Amino acid sequence: MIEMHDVWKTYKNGTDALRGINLKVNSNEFVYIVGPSGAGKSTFMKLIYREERPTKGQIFVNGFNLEKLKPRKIPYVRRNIGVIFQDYKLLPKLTVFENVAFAMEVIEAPKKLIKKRTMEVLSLVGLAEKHARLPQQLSGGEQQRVAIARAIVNNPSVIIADEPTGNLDPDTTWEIMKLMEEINFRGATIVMATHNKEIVNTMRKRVIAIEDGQIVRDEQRGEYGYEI
Ligand SMILES: Nc1ncnc2c1ncn2[C@@H]1O[C@H](COP(=O)(O)OP(=O)(O)OP(=O)(O)O)[C@@H](O)[C@H]1O
Repeated sequence: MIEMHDVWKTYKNGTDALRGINLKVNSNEFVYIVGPSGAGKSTFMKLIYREERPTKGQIFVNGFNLEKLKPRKIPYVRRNIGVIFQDYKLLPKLTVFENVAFAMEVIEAPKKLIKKRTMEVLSLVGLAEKHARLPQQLSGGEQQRVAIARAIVNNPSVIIADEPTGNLDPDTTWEIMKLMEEINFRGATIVMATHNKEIVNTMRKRVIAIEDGQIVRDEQRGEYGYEI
């Protein structure tokens, strides 16, 4: 569950990236965030995983008020949010297995569990056989599947995906979207920013459009709504 109450974000240079965002995303929803370049989508996502802090307003994730979080609760809340980026952000010197396992090591999961769970999620994304490769030895779609495995390995309830298919060809894009749908089906809430009209208009979900830092549209089974 994600809630925002009158959330504003002004960057240090004076840019008003978000201007009074109010919304509620329920558990297990799948939401697309659409809007023109520079509208505030990435800023909106960064506030949810606490990469940026709001200038004003309250943000709740799974009932925790991110602005009033006790320091000892921060790792717990972070672990419950998996993040996926357009450029994968894998560690180039670590193998596929190590990239995914690393996310469990930082939360000090038991070694045995790390091995079992890492291979489990690599199987889910279809990469168990390639666990010993380095990221550069994989295609873009495979690298994104590793990033997805890393995002879900700690079983987060929320997945934030910022243009996860932005660098991929159409076939690979659909593979990644099937995977996102599967993860949603298994119980995670998904918030995904995208410029991909075809995905949004084919895999119908809730669509929230942001323009100039404000929500201008919020529709169940909505459409992309922009010409590209
Ligand atoms: N760190 C920053 N410092 C200053 N301004 C920023 C920063 N990050 C983003 N902005 C500005 O905030 C506004 C919103 O940017 P944001 O990246 O959230 O947009 P976006 O909708 O994700 O765009 P895109 O679709 O191009 O990724 C833009 O005007 C951008 O230039």
